[in-house]
Amino acid sequence: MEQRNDLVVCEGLTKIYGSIRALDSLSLTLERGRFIGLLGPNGSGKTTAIKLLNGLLQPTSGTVLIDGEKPGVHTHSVVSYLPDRAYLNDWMRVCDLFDFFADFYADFDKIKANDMLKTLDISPLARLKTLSKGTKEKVQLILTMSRKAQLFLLDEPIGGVDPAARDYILNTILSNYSEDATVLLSTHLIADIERVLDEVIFLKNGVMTLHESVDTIREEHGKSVDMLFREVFAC
Ligand SMILES: Nc1ncnc2c1ncn2[C@@H]1O[C@H](COP(=O)(O)OP(=O)(O)OP(=O)(O)O)[C@@H](O)[C@H]1O
Repeated sequence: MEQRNDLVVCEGLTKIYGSIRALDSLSLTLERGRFIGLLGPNGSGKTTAIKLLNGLLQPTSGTVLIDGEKPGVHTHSVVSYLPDRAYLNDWMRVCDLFDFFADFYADFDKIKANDMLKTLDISPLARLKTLSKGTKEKVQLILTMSRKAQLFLLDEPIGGVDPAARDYILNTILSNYSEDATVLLSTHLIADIERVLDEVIFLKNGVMTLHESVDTIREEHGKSVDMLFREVFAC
């Protein structure tokens, strides 16, 4: 069966908490094969948007379709999600986590996961609780990127990783998703990731203020994404 090119379609997607419009009428289409930065200041709605796409939150109004379906059993099998905080059992060893993921996700590639682990010099026998924060993040990212998913939702994947490892991590992300998959990644480290981005989305107070290709930003605005962000969101 031929795949549809629109992987994510949101229409008026809205999440309200009391008086806060965490996400306000987001209408958006994301195509396959794209690396997209979801950018915005603290509290602008990035995590909310990612959780709505993942089905972890129910929208107040509006709809989201992933691969043509509402978040549910099918979309969980095609979406690989990296949360913004540690969620794994600390007492588990890295190799146990790999077994756990292999049992849980049919598309988990244990050989690939072990290869990445080796390159990053992390012992498969280490218990998570003995690892540093940044190393734990690397393990979480390895787990997420070792699935053959169609959509990778990565919430701040490089926040706790040292600058020297960031390039390796980004290259790991880049080389581990297939041509027809899409990566949506939220981060504050724009200068570090902008070389790999195809598109960016700016969120401000829950509202999407920009959805543009990085090439267009460079051509039309004559500046980098990092410079444009600093200008648009200057305090
Ligand atoms: N469970 C909740 N209850 C009430 N308000 C919430 C809840 N979750 C998020 N919010 C509010 O929704 C808004 C968007 O939050 P969100 O976490 O999506 O922002 P963010 O862009 O990911 O921020 P950061 O960059 O700081 O991680 C904020 O004003 C936040 O306080």
